Amino acid sequence: MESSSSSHHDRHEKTLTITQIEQLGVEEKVAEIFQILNGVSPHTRSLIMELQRDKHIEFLTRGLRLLGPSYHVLDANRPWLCYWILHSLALLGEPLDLEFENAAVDFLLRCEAEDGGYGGGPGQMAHLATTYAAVNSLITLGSMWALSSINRDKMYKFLSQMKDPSGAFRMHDAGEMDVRACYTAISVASILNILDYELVKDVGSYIVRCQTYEGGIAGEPGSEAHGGYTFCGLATMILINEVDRLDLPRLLDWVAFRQGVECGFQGRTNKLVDGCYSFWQGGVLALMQRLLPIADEQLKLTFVPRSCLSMKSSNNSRSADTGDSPGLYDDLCQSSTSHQQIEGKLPDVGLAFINKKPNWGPLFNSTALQQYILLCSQVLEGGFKDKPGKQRDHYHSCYVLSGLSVSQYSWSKDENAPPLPKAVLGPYSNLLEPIHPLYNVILDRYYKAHEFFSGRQAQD
Ligand SMILES: CC(C)=CCC/C(C)=C/CC/C(C)=C/COP(=O)(O)OP(=O)(O)O
Ligand SMILES: [Zn+2]
Repeated sequence: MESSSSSHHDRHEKTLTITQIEQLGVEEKVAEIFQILNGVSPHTRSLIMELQRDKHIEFLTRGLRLLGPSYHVLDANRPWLCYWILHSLALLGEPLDLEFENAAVDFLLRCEAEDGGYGGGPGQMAHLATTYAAVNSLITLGSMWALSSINRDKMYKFLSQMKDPSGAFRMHDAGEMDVRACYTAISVASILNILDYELVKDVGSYIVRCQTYEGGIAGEPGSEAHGGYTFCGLATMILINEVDRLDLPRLLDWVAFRQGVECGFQGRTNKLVDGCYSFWQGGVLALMQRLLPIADEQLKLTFVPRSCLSMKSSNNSRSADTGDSPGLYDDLCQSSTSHQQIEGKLPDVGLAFINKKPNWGPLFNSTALQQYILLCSQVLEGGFKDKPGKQRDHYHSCYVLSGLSVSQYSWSKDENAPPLPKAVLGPYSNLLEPIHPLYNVILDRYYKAHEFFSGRQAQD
């Protein structure tokens, strides 16, 4: 048994060595870090792999303070900074001072555009990315004031305006059309309970066109499969209850091979690993964990794409064909009956999905991913980075922590029961809060928002 002073010394020494590794070339760094790990006792290893919770909270809180009225860096991204910081703090289980909470709601209210949606700052044009960030921030804040500050009536109008006649969404008025826009629009509409068939119409067909020969999903038809867009595309297809239109075995094959020897994920074939893909790719695999029965069905059928099965139908959107051919995914949604669809009500997939417990363990090496996160992406002074040699930032802090949470809960059959100690790498105090993987908000904030918005019609 090591004395506490010697283990303290060990840890300090190893920390220094890890810091020196920063001077090496990128590819050697990860290998060097893991070599150190192999040479130390299990006790020291556990200490090295400790989540520097207080340091992270300090780094994030400082960021929140800087976001005040005099802030002018990344001026068109302020709701994003709010979300990255607030969500990171929530993942760490850190409550927010009332002063910050009020300032954040007040600020986001000022970012709301006159015709609905949220801009990058007060007075700026509404944009789907900052709308998603603002809505997720307000849900993360979770107070009655925060939730009721969202004008859902105007939001619905804004989302309708962003919808292109092809079915896909544009990021802003006359802006680019891509899978990210589809996800942010559908995620916001779903969590605010304003999703209807008008918004859903033909969006699935657009995303199906973005799945590439590799199996992952690209930002737009004809581009390269990428983890960020694969998360967006897959989550959207689940939320609109059309996920069986994707080739899921091929998608699973592609994403499973994106975890590298460094233990982290890469975003696309032949690129370097990066901490933020812990969520984009790790999140895809968390979603896939609940979709295996559908992937299995597709394999049994040697996969005939749904679009081919329903070729007889002039409109291959799900709203037109579900009535007579129930989708493979419909068992998730008890409310998905043709009767309710006639009344124009979409199944509550967000809730059904999280209530459906996976029967399998993780589809990736969740211990290895935690190792990459804690040793290669964590900055001991607070915050997370892409990879050794890079600087920490709030975007990476948010998505690395989200990926860490997904990994820690990847063995859990029931998110109400805490994970077993063996599922959490390092000391058990590393455990974060669980998230809802379709929206990337803390699970209990999702439930609160769901309760608040369920049964309400867009009114405000
Ligand atoms: C909800 C929302 C807005 C989601 C965004 C999803 C997301 C992260 C998309 C990735 C965009 C992209 C092509 C990055 C490639 O960057 P790169 O070429 O620098 O990185 P790489 O070498 O890792 O591919
Ligand atoms: Zn990154």
